[in-house]
Amino acid sequence: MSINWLRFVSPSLKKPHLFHLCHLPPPPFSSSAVIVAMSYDKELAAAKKAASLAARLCQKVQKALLQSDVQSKNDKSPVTVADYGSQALVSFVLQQEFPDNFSLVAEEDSKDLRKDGGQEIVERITKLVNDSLTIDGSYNVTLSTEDVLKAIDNGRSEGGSQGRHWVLDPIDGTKGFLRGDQYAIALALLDGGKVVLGVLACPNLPLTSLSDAGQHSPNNKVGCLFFAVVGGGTYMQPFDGSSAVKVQVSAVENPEEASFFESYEAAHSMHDLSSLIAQKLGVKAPPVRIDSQAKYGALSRGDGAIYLRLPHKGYREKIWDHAAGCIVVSEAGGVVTDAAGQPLDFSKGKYLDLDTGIIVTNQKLMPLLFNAVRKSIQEKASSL
Ligand SMILES: Nc1ncnc2c1ncn2[C@@H]1O[C@H](COP(=O)(O)O)[C@@H](OP(=O)(O)O)[C@H]1O
Ligand SMILES: [Mg+2]
Ligand SMILES: [Mg+2]
Ligand SMILES: [Mg+2]
Repeated sequence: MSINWLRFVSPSLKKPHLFHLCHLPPPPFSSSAVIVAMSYDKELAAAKKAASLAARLCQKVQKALLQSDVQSKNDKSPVTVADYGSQALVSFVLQQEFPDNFSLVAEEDSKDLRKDGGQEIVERITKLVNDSLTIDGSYNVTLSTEDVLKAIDNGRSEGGSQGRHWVLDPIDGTKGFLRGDQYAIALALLDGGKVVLGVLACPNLPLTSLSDAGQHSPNNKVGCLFFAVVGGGTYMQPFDGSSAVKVQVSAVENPEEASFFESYEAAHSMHDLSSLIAQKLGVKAPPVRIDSQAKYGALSRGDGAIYLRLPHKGYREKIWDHAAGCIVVSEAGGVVTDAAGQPLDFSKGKYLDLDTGIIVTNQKLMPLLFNAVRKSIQEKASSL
């Protein structure tokens, strides 16, 4: 068991504090503190297992996608049997592994499934979940439709700054999933309001860089599992189970050589603002538009150097859209902030309170990027 983190519960601090072994506070602070060794090994193993099973479920559904599998939520975003199935599966696996201390903040709920006419779809989800749970012999269970609905609704926690909470986006990039493009199963763990662990399963992401010309060749395998624990770096493991490799963000210092990612969906980010920023930086390559937190995964291994997410006014970002991606990039040496340069705060419940948007890059490029973002925002505001 690797223990890299210590939790200090000190009378002089209002809340318990986490310290990495490399940054222990000096005495007398430590002498008056209760020290509890922290390890997230068990949580990481469970998260990888849950995300991998969910990824297999999603791959199966994407292959056989039927129009009737798509429902529309109140906000008009699509949700599929795979979103519900993935959430039920991850929720069930985590609850089995951590029965005494289980809290999950997740995107979906069972409200629409419980409406008249939902029974058939719930049965299909239940079959998918049972097939996936038993596929490799890890669980010898048969869930009922009610068990599945309850597992989905166990994701109703509000999160917050106290204790541990899992954060799940069962399919991030549902629109990409429906198009046959990129999507991700994104799972993170909050401890005391901070993201301490993240797993991103990206079933359609090529194992080689997105900047490689040969990425679309039929021999290029897809399916990447990224994982990171605070203080431990970021790793990428192919879905075929071969060894994980440590990844690092791009070391590019010259913005002219940087390529940047943004949402495929124009409605999810102000592409005109991103182009203004790119223009100011002198970025030459056109933006790479892909769906989901696969962008954070690709950036963590240096496929591109910048990710800009600048939603339209009034949109409130949810924690499950960024928690796993944020730790995957920061543990690979990158920086994730809002447009005011502040780190993302995952401790406030379901929503991130942000200034304007999210910017992601390496440490060298961040000052230049930040200035270009601020200037572009001001210019856009004064031209309105
Ligand atoms: N108008 C909007 N602005 C910004 N993000 C939006 C949005 N509408 C939906 N989203 C979020 O964008 C996510 C996808 O991100 P991306 O654009 O990077 O693929 C969606 O996740 P889901 O697909 O999990 O619903 C959804 O939460
Ligand atoms: Mg959604
Ligand atoms: Mg999402
Ligand atoms: Mg989703």
